[in-house]
Amino acid sequence: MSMFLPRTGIGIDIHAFAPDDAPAPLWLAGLLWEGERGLSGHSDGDAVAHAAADALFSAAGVGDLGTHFGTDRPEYAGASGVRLLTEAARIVRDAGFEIGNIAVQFIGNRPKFSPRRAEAEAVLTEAAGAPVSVSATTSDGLGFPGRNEGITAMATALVVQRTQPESTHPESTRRDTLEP
Ligand SMILES: Nc1ccn([C@@H]2O[C@H](COP(=O)(O)O)[C@@H](O)[C@H]2O)c(=O)n1
Ligand SMILES: C[C@@]1(CO)OP(=O)(O)OP(=O)(O)OC[C@H]1O
Repeated sequence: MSMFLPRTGIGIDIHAFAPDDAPAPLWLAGLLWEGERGLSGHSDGDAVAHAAADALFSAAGVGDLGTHFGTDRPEYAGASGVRLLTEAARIVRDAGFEIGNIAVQFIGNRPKFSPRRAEAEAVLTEAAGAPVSVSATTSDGLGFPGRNEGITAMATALVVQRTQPESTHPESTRRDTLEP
């Protein structure tokens, strides 16, 4: 039995658009979207990057966004999504995993994403050190994304354990019992 089977993870993040009396720049998928209404959050509100980071943590089984970058940590106030994804990838690698890929889709009317897909994927791929693909869809006018109140981002990630933990190495256990 292989001890190196890939592990999948899931991450979902939802952010509301900032209210009119507290406007913010829009940071999404690692890019600044000039002229677009920003998202609210303790950090820069980049739901695409956050979902990607959460999917990595989920795949590695090392907690979630709140575990590592909780809102009780003042150093992450205003932090960029690219920084959080970069740190998440480092944490997951330090825990003994290689990252296969991350796929993210966001649901929202704005921003119109496809013209900047390649740019966003390049920024997030560099941050994660592994391929990140991003897609977008509307909700056909339904629900809070349809009312332009906020967006949802959903991500999956695939990781593979780099090394077997010493204590569960099957060969070392077998050698003790089978050798003459
Ligand atoms: N914010 C968005 C949403 C969608 N797209 C692109 O439009 C295509 C059609 O979306 P529907 O929700 O009408 O199916 C979608 O596949 C995306 O390519 C986008 O660029 N930005
Ligand atoms: C990223 C963090 C921390 O700054 O804050 P937010 O920008 O509010 O983002 P969210 O995805 O709601 O929660 C995770 C938080 O840990």
